[in-house]
Amino acid sequence: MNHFDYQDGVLFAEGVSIPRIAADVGTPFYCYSTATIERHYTVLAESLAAAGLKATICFACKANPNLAVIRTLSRLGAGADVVSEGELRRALAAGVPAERIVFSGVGKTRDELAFAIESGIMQINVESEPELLMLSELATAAGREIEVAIRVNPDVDANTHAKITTGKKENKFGIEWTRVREVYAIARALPGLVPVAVACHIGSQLTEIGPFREAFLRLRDLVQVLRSDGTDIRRLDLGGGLGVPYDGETPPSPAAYAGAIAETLGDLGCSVLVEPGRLLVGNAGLLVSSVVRVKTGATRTFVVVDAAMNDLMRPALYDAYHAIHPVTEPSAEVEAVPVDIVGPVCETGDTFARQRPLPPVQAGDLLVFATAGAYGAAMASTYNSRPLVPEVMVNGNRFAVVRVRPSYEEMIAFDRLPDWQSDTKTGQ
Ligand SMILES: Cc1ncc(COP(=O)(O)O)c(C=O)c1O
Ligand SMILES: N[C@@H](CCCC[NH3+])C(=O)O
Repeated sequence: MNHFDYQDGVLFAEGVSIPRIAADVGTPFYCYSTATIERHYTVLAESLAAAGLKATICFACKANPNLAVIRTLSRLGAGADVVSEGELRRALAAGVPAERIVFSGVGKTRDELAFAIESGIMQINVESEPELLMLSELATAAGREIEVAIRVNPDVDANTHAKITTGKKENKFGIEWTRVREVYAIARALPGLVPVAVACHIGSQLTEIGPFREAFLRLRDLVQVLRSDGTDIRRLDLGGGLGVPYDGETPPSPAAYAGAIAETLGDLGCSVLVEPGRLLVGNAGLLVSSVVRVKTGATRTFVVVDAAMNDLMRPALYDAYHAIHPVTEPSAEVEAVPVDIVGPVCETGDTFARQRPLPPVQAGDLLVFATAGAYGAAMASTYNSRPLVPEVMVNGNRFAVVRVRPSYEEMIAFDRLPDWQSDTKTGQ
């Protein structure tokens, strides 16, 4: 578990024990390791450089938008890939320079595009013709020339979960392959836009190099055609998607990934931009939870914990696997028995694991959900009126709360009880 390891029988995050943090902030909480995030960034940056690539790593903030996480990466030189005005504002607030920010997404609104232009970000990845026209209009009104990439849909199967595959022609993302030349021609002709890049992202949690290679080879041909059409392509945005092991998967290493980029695209004279999310933060985070009680059902034993599907949605949404470990190291003699590990939310889907072998536990014991640093807190909700859980960052032998748990008063503070006689509106 990287910088999460047992020391004298107790689980530590770097130099801080998990029970120490739990005593301070209560459970459930997310815990991130600074050293793991830094190591993943450095390994990827060094792999890209060793492959001879001039590359910028733009962290996909959607994976973990915590300001302290974004700042840790931006201090190492990372840029940011954002998909909403909220993420753009977070990246700027965390200190990412605007010239290292790229804006992706199929549904950017007029206001979001205007804010991106005003912020002076590096590149906007356009995903449709209407968006191109809107961006040109806004850029012209602002008296600006905007560097754009067209996100293309290469119709390549990423061989990942259907809900997170993005590069097939039936997916909503990108410009369909057969229309790409035409759309670049429109972009060239529009005022306020400078098409300088091609963008492509075929999906998330890829565990094979083949689909990346297939997409990169398609991009290679495309760049040559676009250049012959008169578009000066100087930058390639290759998206993110490199997977991490959750349950024994063996995704390509950063070196193999960088090698595939260099082999297929390295001689085109383009700078490269990658948008990893999960790779940088996935196994840099744990969700720590307490056992509320152990309940014996008709056919199985349920370990009911105080974390739920609203805190970590991946098992309910994608049937995703997260390893679950006790915070006290189990001794080799203790036999693990299959249990269902469930949360308190009123849905059967609020199940983290079915018939998972676990050493015997009792109320009050701490359990951790591994590999929860990406798309964990990021996707949390307050379903069942459960306040969002705190996030804690460890750095060496120190820890800090980097997101506080709201009080119940704060959680309900945005609701309103209207006085129907006065402060309401009419309308047809
Ligand atoms: C455009 C874009 N870039 C980057 C990412 C980050 O993906 P991952 O976390 O799999 O690296 C995503 C999410 O799949 C995305 O949609
Ligand atoms: N939320 C997904 C990843 C989505 C990637 C977004 N482009 C997951 O947890 O696996």
